[in-house]
Parts: sequence; C-alpha cells; structure tokens
Amino acid sequence: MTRPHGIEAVELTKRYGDRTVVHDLTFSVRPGSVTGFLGPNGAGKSTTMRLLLGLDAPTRGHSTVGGRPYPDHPAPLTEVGALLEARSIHPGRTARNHLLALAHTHGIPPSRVEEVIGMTGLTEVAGRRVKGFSLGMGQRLGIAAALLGDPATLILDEPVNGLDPDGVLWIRTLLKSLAAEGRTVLVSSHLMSEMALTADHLVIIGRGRLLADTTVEAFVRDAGASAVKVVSPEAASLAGVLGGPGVEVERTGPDGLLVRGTDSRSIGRTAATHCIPLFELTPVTASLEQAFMDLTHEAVEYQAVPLEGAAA
Ligand SMILES: Nc1ncnc2c1ncn2[C@@H]1O[C@H](COP(=O)(O)OP(=O)(O)OP(=O)(O)O)[C@@H](O)[C@H]1O
Repeated sequence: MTRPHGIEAVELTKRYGDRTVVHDLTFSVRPGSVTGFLGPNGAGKSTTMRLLLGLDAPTRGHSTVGGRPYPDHPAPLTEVGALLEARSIHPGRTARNHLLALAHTHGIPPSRVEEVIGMTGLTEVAGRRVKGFSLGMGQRLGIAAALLGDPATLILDEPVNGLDPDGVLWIRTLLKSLAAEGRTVLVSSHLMSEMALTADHLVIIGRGRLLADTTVEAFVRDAGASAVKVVSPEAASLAGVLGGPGVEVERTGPDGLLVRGTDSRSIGRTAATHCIPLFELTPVTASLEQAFMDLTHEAVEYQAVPLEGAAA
C-alpha cells in the first residue's frame, strides 16, 4: 500500500438542469481516520461521492483522491475502493466468481479474492449465486469488491444499509481497523448515532451545502452541553448575576430560566454566593440525533407538513 494523501474537494458544484444539488463544497478527508459524510436524504452525498470517483463531471470545482483526480490513477482499484448504492452484479454469478472476474480484469491475484471473502464474512456463501443474496450479504459483497485492490482510500455510500446488528458492529470494527492501518475512509450515512460510534471526523451537508466540518468529539461535546434548566423563586435576580461573556440566560416563566454557555456546578456556586435559593438545577442534554436534526432541519428536502385540523 502506498502512502495515501486523503481526499480533497475544492468548490465542488453539480447542477442538474436548473437545480444545484452540490453547492460549492470544499472539504478534506485525512488518512488514518474514519470520516463520516452525513446529511439527510437528498442532501447530495451520493452525488458528491460520484464526483469524487469521476463517475459524474462537476459543473464547477475539482477533487483529488490519493493526490490526483480519480480518473488519472493508472490502476484505480488499487488506489480507491468504492461501494456505491447502485450495484451492477451479474445475478447468476456466484459471489466468488463475481470477485474473481473483477480481480482478473484488474490484474489482482485470485488469492486476494479468498482474503477479502474471509475479511467480509462471506466464506459460507461465496459459492452461492448473488441473486439469492439478502441486502446485508449484498453489502458485504460490495465491501469485499471495494477491498479487492487493497486500496489506500475507501469511499463507501451507506455501507450499514441492510446490515443486522452483528453486521453493523462488524462494519464499525472493520472501518476503524482500516483507518488504523493508515487508510483514508469516507463513509456516508444519514444516521448520526451510528457515525458517532464509527467516525472520528464529520463532514455534514444539507441541500448540497457544507453545514459542519468537525470532529465527532467536538460535535458530541457541543450537543451534550446544550443548556441547564433552573427553577428559583428569585429567577430575575439569578438571571442578573449569571449573565456574562458567552453565557446566555433565557426566562422560561416567573421562576424558570434556561441557561446556556455554563454548567450546573457554576450556576449552583453563583446562586450560593448570592444566597439565592434553587428549587431545580437540571442539565438538558440534547441527543446527538436531535443536534444533527437541529443542524440540518432547514436543509431537509421533504418535511412532514402537519395535517390541517389534526389534533395536536
Ligand atoms: N442524475 C440526476 N439527475 C437529476 N437529479 C439528480 C440526479 N442524481 C441526483 N439527483 C438529485 O440530487 C439530489 C441529491 O441526491 P443524492 O442522491 O446525491 O443525495 P443523498 O444525500 O445521497 O440522498 P440519500 O441519502 O437519499 O441517498 C436529490 O434531490 C436527487 O433527486
């Protein structure tokens, strides 16, 4: 395996007719870690991945994978392994024959086929025809094909789709170990909770635009420290002494406050210093999924519209 350079997308833009589905996307994916590519349905994840893989031409901007535009790699399969949603596998072929054919066309030895069959847990079913495969087995086969060339970079579109809990755990462990070997791993998903357990870094898009480029650690920290609910008979006085740089105090009723930018301990201390009684002091932690939905809310393509006259 050669040293990977990661993935660079620069002002990547794709227009279909008068719709811009990928809008001025600039981001880097570093080797040695798993990067989660997140966004609600229709955000433009698959389109971006197709652009990175040279399967579609950008309207504007450019990208490199492993230091060059994907089509410039003399042996792309050994540089980049990809799993895309639309798979074209001959249904009458066995899994092993599908991989052997792929290996043959790319000058990869048959011994590597057995290796990837083992790595992806397909040993038992490798002799079966692909047309009888479950969605999960099909995903494993797609991942086996992506790994065939022992690539420095992996681009996987929703690899968790169709996998049972064992399969989800397996892919999580596999992606982490591939990254630990120094590979670049870009994996798309619309599940924040899954990516929080799998990825180190997050690139989040909505309606084709970059919404966040951050570490999972920072995202989790920000989601966790969202607010503290305070109830005090002297809420107004407490609000007066709590305010300060970076601290936001919202009145929620005659006795209630919602405080952001600080934590329960320091609110409790400030209240004690000023002899202000507290009836309640509760950290309000937004779930990761909620933080993700808050971030992408505006960008969701199809939002449920409440039915007129429906009971609240
Ligand atoms: N070939 C095409 N022609 C016209 N519109 C397209 C084409 N391919 C994708 N789109 C549109 O581009 C938008 C982004 O689609 P894309 O599949 O990239 O999103 P996604 O984030 O991968 O979504 P999902 O999670 O649902 O797979 C969608 O509105 C889709 O309808």
